[in-house]
Amino acid sequence: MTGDAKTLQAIKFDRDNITLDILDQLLIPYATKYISIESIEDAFQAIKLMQVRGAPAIAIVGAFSIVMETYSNLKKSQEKSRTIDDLVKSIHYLITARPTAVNLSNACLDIEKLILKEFKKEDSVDQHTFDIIYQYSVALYDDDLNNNFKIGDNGLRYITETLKAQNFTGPFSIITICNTGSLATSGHGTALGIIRTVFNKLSKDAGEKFWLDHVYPCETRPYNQGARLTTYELNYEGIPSTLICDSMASSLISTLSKQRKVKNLIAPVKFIIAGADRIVENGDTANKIGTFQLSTIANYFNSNSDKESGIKFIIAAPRTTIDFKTKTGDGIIIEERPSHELTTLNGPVLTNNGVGGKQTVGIATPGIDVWNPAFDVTPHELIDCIVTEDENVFVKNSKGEFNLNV
Ligand SMILES: CSC[C@@H](O)[C@@H](O)C(=O)COP(=O)(O)O
Repeated sequence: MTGDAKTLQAIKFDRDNITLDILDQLLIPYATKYISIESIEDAFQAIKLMQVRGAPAIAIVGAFSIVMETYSNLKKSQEKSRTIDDLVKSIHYLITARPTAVNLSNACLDIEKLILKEFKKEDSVDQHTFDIIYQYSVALYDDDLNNNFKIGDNGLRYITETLKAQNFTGPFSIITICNTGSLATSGHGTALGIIRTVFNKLSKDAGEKFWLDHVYPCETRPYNQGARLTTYELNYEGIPSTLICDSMASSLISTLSKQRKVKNLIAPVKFIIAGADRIVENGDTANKIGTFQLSTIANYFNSNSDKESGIKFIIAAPRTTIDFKTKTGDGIIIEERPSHELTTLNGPVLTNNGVGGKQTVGIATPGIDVWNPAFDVTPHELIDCIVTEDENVFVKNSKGEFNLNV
């Protein structure tokens, strides 16, 4: 069975019996239920409805769903077997489920390339097709998991070096947005993976002069991935945290920084760490709506405070999130979501007897015009550091440019 036993498992792929189950993330934190994915269409729906979400997790589920589709094809008679051309068309359809995260299209296009190297379009899907896709998908999962741990360690090193260079001592806090943990990846996570690693290795008794004391996850309106998923993961890991609305970040930073000036044991915000759905060649980064805003806040506090109270803005993502075909953030397609995600809230009714059935409540003027982009693009100018699985984290050169192509 594929998975990271120590953390929450969003994706369960049974490598021997060829079954795929995903945790229905729309039910968390109130219920833990897995749903079975048997085809590309099942994955398309689950991705579109956000039952699985997060750039790496979407790609892995997408790839495994192609395994499932070819597996079920093997059980069919030769006449009913699909052609490679049919399969390629379904793969292209799958990519459209969520257009901004590049990982899904990267994985799908890799699979297409691998099968078209071995087959002609009119050939039938067969055992060899299955083997190619199976091997690719299992490796995608395993690499993602290994890389997340490397991202955690590389982020830890950057944070430690930054704090040492600032002569910072004492407790510090981190703000994060969206969910970038085990639920959004194969396990451990990217931005939340760094937080997890830093919390475990830079604890109060780790021997350094500073330690991670507190995490502030942003609610992440309108879909509330921070409130529903990140808080759940932080609780699960026992990492001290306090939920904030997206609009509270500047006020929180300023309040903690003023308090710290009079009381040493206050943990000021030293880092804002976000994941990424697509990083383009110059370092511009598409991520959950609200990320750009956080980077401008970090920038404000950097330019308006002494060195010791500066805040670094970090993007954490595997290299599979880098899109070298797109030069700048202007080339990124931003997914727009339905208006009801902004004008209504959907969740279970909480009663004295526990958790009841789901209900939708209205929170805006009926029929109001709505703009609901799921992502925004943070300009590279506002990003201090991009952490990937590469040992050297990416920081800008003297001209203010990232060179991710090394
Ligand atoms: C490790 S996941 C990185 C990003 O995908 C994450 O921060 C994010 O924006 C996810 O958005 P979502 O719309 O929930 O799929």
